[in-house]
Amino acid sequence: MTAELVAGVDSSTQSSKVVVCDARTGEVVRTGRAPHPDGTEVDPAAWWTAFGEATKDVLDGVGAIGIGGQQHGLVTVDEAGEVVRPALLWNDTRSAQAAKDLTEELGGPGVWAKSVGSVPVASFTVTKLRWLAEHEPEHADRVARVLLPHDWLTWRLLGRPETAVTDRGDASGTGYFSPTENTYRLDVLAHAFGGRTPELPTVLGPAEVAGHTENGMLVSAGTGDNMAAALALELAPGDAVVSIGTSGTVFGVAEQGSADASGLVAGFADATGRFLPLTAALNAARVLTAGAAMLGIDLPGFDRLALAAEPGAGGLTLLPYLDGERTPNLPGATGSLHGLTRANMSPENVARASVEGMLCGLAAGLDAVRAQGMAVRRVLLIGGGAQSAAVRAVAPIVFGVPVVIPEVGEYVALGAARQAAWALAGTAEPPAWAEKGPGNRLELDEPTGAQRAAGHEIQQRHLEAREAAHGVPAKFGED
Ligand SMILES: Nc1ncnc2c1ncn2[C@@H]1O[C@H](COP(=O)(O)OP(=O)(O)O)[C@@H](O)[C@H]1O
Ligand SMILES: O=C(CO)[C@@H](O)[C@H](O)COP(=O)(O)O
Repeated sequence: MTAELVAGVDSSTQSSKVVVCDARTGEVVRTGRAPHPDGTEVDPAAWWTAFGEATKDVLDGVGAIGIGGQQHGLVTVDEAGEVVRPALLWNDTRSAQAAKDLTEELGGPGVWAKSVGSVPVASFTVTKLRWLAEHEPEHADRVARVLLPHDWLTWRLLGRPETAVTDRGDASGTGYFSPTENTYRLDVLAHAFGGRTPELPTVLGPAEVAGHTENGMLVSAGTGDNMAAALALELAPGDAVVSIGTSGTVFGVAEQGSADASGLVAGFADATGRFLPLTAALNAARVLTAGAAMLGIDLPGFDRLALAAEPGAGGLTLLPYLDGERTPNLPGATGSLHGLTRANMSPENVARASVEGMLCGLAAGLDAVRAQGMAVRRVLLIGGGAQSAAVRAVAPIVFGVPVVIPEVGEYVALGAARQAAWALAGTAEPPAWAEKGPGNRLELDEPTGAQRAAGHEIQQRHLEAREAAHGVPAKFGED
């Protein structure tokens, strides 16, 4: 008997990736990928083209498909179903002032955290709508429907039906959806968008069917990329995921929604009916690619340089805010290198400081989710950056807990495929894929006592440099 096949798509910042799996076991049988254009403002048509390219030779015999996508992006659609303007992505910081204004106007950070789980920063869709209303009112007036990237792709795949759909996970990144109440906050939407109330996608349950494509393929609800990765990884209590892709995210699954008034942790929903407390940094894998480009070498060469330096990079500290930063909320920040001397100014130390600086930002994310009551007993390291030998060497030292690398795979696409298999099966629980998913793990060497002490010192130096340069208090808990 031929296996029933399902497909999952990760429409992420830099590319579209697709995996085709055996619906019963999760075994990956085919893959595809295609790049996205660079930039923080992108015409959604480019994602549709990339989706077509990535899936063109792999969908034969596939019975169901699910789409995971980069969170937060603002896709605006007019009455005729056409995109009003290019989408503003999660890493576009032009709405930073709108985020500040909205936070104040609607009662401050505590009220926001309670009502929608998160304090809005420039990434959140709601702040992009405010920006549009203020800066492009003629575009704002044409908006009949607002979608997230994964919603828009799902809608296109279904032939642009009257009603579009989303899921709780992705909806929770808009800033106008309450993950604990499971309802849109239309009052917040209208306030942000100058009284306009465009149509929003219907929020489907975790295993609900969104519809069928022209040729009969079932389409599941889809979700945000971090929620999809969590679904693929079957997280247990004490598991924290650190994803080093375009963004650097830290998250775990929780039974209760979080409401962090400091704004460090976003209280998202997950793709199973639970919650996904998460911190997100704008600077992650691309700190390494930028470092390699600056030193004129490739990524393996960059790793070799970083590994040739001592832990602590001879006293160099890199604050990696190359694209501004979201956590901590420093949208206008730039990167900086601290502690340079004639003795330590070497390519090896600069490479090492880049890796350490990027990972220190993520270690601060681990502390922030801990402060929200999430146990962190080990870290599952995923994303393109997890393939870096230098990251693998430094992460256990800086994180101070055991680090495991699940079998190298596209976890967002895998989670979206698992959701599709779940919708296809119509069962109460998702299919048990653990053996083919994260079962095959590479456990990195646990840090020795001396390494832990070195890691602590590196982190302390990072926090002090951050305080000196950007005024973010170095003492944890006062961010
Ligand atoms: N060995 C490596 N070392 C460092 N960075 C890497 C390595 N392999 C891939 N990357 C980087 O990972 C990023 C892509 O990761 P991915 O998780 O696919 O991101 P996204 O899902 O945001 O598009 C790219 O910036 C790429 O350069
Ligand atoms: O904004 C967030 C999470 O809140 C990002 O994690 C985006 O969802 C983009 O993800 P990648 O393309 O880096 O995977």
